Amino acid sequence: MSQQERFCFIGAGSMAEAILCGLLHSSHTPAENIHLINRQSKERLWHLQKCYNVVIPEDKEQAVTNADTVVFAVKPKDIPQALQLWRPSIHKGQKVISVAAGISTSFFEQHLPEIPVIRAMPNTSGTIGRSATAICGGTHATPEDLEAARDVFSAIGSVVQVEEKDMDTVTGLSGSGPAYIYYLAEALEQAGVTAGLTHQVARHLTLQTLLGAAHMLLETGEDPAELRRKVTSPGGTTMAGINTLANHGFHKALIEAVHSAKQRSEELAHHFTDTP
Ligand SMILES: NC(=O)C1=CN([C@@H]2O[C@H](COP(=O)(O)OP(=O)(O)OC[C@H]3O[C@@H](n4cnc5c(N)ncnc54)[C@H](O)[C@@H]3O)[C@@H](O)[C@H]2O)C=CC1
Ligand SMILES: O=C(O)[C@@H]1CCC=N1
Repeated sequence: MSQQERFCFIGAGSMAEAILCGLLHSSHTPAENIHLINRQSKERLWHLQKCYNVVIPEDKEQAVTNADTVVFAVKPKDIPQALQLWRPSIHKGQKVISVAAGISTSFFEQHLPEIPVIRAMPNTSGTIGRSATAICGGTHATPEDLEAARDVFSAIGSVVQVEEKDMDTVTGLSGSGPAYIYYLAEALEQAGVTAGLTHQVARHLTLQTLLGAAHMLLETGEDPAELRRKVTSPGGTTMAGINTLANHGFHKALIEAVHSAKQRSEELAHHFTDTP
């Protein structure tokens, strides 16, 4: 059904843009089958329409009703209100995908009885087709529904299916993960500039180093620890750098960062277990 599948996105922010971009660029879905609804910013909708030729419906209720798949892409705190607003337009035969951090499929099911719900956690690298997305299905999601969702997210990168109990961990690791890497890039770049490199050279070296290391991991299939060992000559420069990182608790800090983000995802879930 993928060529004909009609989508209605509720929430037209950065995640919605990343997904619709992937759907269009991979030719998964034609622009006329992508409808966008946003709460406030008309400028944002016009911008997306201009960039991607997608549909900004006059009749929003109709757009939700006519969609095969309704994608909830609003902030977790806005999910209860969005559900309250749009649930009268959602009916049996449709499918719901949510990308909201922390919000369980059962929360959706409380308000959308019998509707198949798929919870997904992509990341912003989906904008360029490089998301690492995890999906899981709610009670009413069939293997076909999951396959269709896999298809959607394959358009913006790689997809793994996990159990819902693992979704908060996924959120802390790969949902938030790009920000950790950008933080690392900021620091490397700053180190180069502080030591006298031009900004341009520092950025180039930083990016190529990240890219090269990611490809080494991917293409050699070797463990990160083994690849690190190969860079680290005894008594050499890397060892001096790694020792400094170790002394500052770099490894532990990253593990704790993932745990904190996971914990925050769990907190968001507890916040929104009331009836909207
Ligand atoms: N930004 C990221 O890296 C990732 C975000 N997510 C999840 O994606 C969801 C969206 O995040 P972003 O796109 O970053 O947020 P965003 O703030 O860029 O976009 C959310 C949009 O939803 C609209 N909105 C709010 N309430 C609405 C309603 N009742 N009806 C229609 N539109 C409404 C807002 O006007 C806003 O444009 C969040 O739940 C987040 O947890 C998931 C993975 C990664
Ligand atoms: O920061 C957030 O809450 C969202 C969810 C995962 C990435 N960004």
